Amino acid sequence: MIDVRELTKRYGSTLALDGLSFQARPGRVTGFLGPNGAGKSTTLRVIVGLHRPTSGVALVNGRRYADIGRPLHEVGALLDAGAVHPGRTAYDQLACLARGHRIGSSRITTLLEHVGLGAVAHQRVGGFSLGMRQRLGIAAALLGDPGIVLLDEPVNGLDAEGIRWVRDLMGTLASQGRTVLLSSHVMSEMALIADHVVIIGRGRLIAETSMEELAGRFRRDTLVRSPRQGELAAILRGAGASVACEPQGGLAVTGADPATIGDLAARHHIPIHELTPRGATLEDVYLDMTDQAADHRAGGASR
Ligand SMILES: Nc1ncnc2c1ncn2[C@@H]1O[C@H](COP(=O)(O)OP(=O)(O)OP(=O)(O)O)[C@@H](O)[C@H]1O
Repeated sequence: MIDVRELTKRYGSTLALDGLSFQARPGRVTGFLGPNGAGKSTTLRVIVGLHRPTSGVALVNGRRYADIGRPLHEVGALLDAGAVHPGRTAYDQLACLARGHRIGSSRITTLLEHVGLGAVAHQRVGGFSLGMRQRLGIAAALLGDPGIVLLDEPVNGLDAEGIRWVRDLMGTLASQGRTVLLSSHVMSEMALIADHVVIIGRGRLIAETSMEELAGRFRRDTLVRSPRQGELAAILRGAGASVACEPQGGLAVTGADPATIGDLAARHHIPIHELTPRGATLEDVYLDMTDQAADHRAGGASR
């Protein structure tokens, strides 16, 4: 469990975090979203004790990171996939991190296989692509078999297959009861991977919710097609829904959810040929939310 409480961080005159609070719970993949400069990396760095907050606190399983006895075994983090020694092999990179933590060479070999780098374990990291470095960074984060995993932009540089791999791996980690927090500035990536989402803008919380709730919150209407459209429209209106005819055929229904529409039609033996909930895409919703945060700041919030 990660518990961020009223976190504020100033870098000189820059207010990077402004009273940010949220939680990431075990058994879930939580996406941590915000546009560039929103404060995601700063938050992750405060959580793992690399940056000191100006005020507020970030707790990991109820304690500050600095107070954890064996941090590698409790919290695994990928903060900068580029931060590797180019002359080292992938194996040596992990072996250096493992030194002094009672992590054996078989664990390193297994992990490298697990992240798809088994065949290049003894090649120098300098020749690795960004995607390979991301995989190595994820292996490093998992080295101590931690219950909490924090990854900053883990799918950056990965192709569609790589993103699917991250989604499956994170889903497995969460199903094992771990807390998984992944940052990204791209909603479409997180929509595939995360089941919960924390959205920030300008260092402030914009939304903390499930992906499903977020999508549902912005549902616009339901498109209904039926060969007995006129009858169905009258029944829906009678049940209190608003119904409009679509230019391309079909009915646009608001004020009744798809299940209610389907049930009413069934009760009157009216066949339904299409029932499609429509809304803004998650990407539209996200851009709209974060734009509003930017506007708010431009309107004079302290910086
Ligand atoms: N070490 C630092 N010194 C000064 N300013 C900083 C420092 N680190 C971050 N900032 C500033 O704090 C704000 C938040 O940056 P941060 O890197 O946390 O955002 P982010 O959401 O991770 O963005 P990105 O997606 O671009 O990495 C930005 O205005 C950034 O310029």
